[in-house]
Amino acid sequence: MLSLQLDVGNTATKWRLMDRGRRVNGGRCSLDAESLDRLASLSPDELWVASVASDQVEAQLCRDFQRHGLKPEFVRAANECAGVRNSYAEPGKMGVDRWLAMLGAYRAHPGGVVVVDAGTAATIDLVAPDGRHIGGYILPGFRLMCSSLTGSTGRVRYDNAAEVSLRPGRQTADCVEGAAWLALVSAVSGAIEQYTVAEGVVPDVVLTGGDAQVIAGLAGSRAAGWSIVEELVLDGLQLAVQAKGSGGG
Ligand SMILES: Nc1ncnc2c1ncn2[C@@H]1O[C@H](COP(=O)(O)OP(=O)(O)O)[C@@H](O)[C@H]1O
Ligand SMILES: CC(C)(COP(=O)(O)O)[C@@H](O)C(=O)NCCC(=O)O
Ligand SMILES: [K+]
Repeated sequence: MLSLQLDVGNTATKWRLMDRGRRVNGGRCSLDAESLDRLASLSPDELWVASVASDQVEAQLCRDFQRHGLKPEFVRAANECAGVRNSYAEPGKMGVDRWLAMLGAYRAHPGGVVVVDAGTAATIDLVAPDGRHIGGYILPGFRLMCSSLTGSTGRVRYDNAAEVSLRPGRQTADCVEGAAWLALVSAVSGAIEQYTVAEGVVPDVVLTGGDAQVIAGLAGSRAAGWSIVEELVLDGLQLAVQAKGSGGG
C-alpha cells in the first residue's frame, strides 16, 4: 500500500512516499505539471495533501493528478485529533500546516510543546501538556520581512550578502537581515516566556520549515534541547490519516 503525502506551502511543496507507514522516499518540489507527473509516476495507491495554497492552486493540482487517475484527499484542521484540541472557534480557518505540525510535535512531546514553523510565514503555536492549543502567532517569515522593506521603501536597497548574525548591522544588508533574524529568534523566545507564565512549566521546542536550522543556530545556548524535525507537517499528516482510518479526528 503506497501512500503519497504532500505538504503544499506558500514557497515549496514537500513530498514523501510511504509504504504501510514506512518512509520510502521524499524531498522538495514545485507544483508545475512536470513535477506532478514525476510524483504521479510513483504510482501511489492514495494521495494525501496538506495545503495552505489558494483554491485555484488546489483546483489545478486536482486537475493535474486526475489526468493520472489520482484523486487528492485534502486534510483540513479539525477540532480535535491525536490528543490535540484546537482553540479556534472555526478550526477550518487555521492553516492545516500549523495543525498537523502540532499533532506531530505533541505526539513526540506529550509534556507540552512550542511548535515553530519557519517558512514563508513563521508560525509559533503553543500546545499545553493536556493537548490544549493555548494559541499561536503568525508573523512574516525571513524572506517576507526583508522583501516587505525593500518593496515598500525608496532607499532600503542592498545586493551584497548579509552576515547571518544577530549583531547590530553597519550596512543596509546586515541591518535588514539581522533584524529579520532577531525578530524571529526573539519571537520564539517571547512565545516560550508566554508559555512558561501561562502553564508554569518550561516547554519543549520543536522547529520545522526552511529557516528552522538558522533560527536554532542563532539562538545559540537558548536552543539547547530544541529539536528540528524536517517533515513535522507530514508526520502530523500521517497521524491525521491514521485517526481517520480508526474513525477519530
Ligand atoms: N531554496 C530556497 N528557496 C526558497 N526559500 C528558501 C530556500 N532555502 C531556504 N529558504 C528559506 O525558507 C523559507 C521558506 O520555507 P519553506 O518551509 O519552504 O516555506 P513554506 O512551507 O511556506 O513553503 C524562506 O523564508 C527562506 O528564507
Ligand atoms: C500562516 C500560513 C500562511 C503559513 O503558511 P506557510 O508559511 O507554511 O506557507 C498558513 O498556515 C495559513 O495560511 N494559515 C491560515 C490562517 C491561520 O492559520 O489562522
Ligand atoms: K510556516
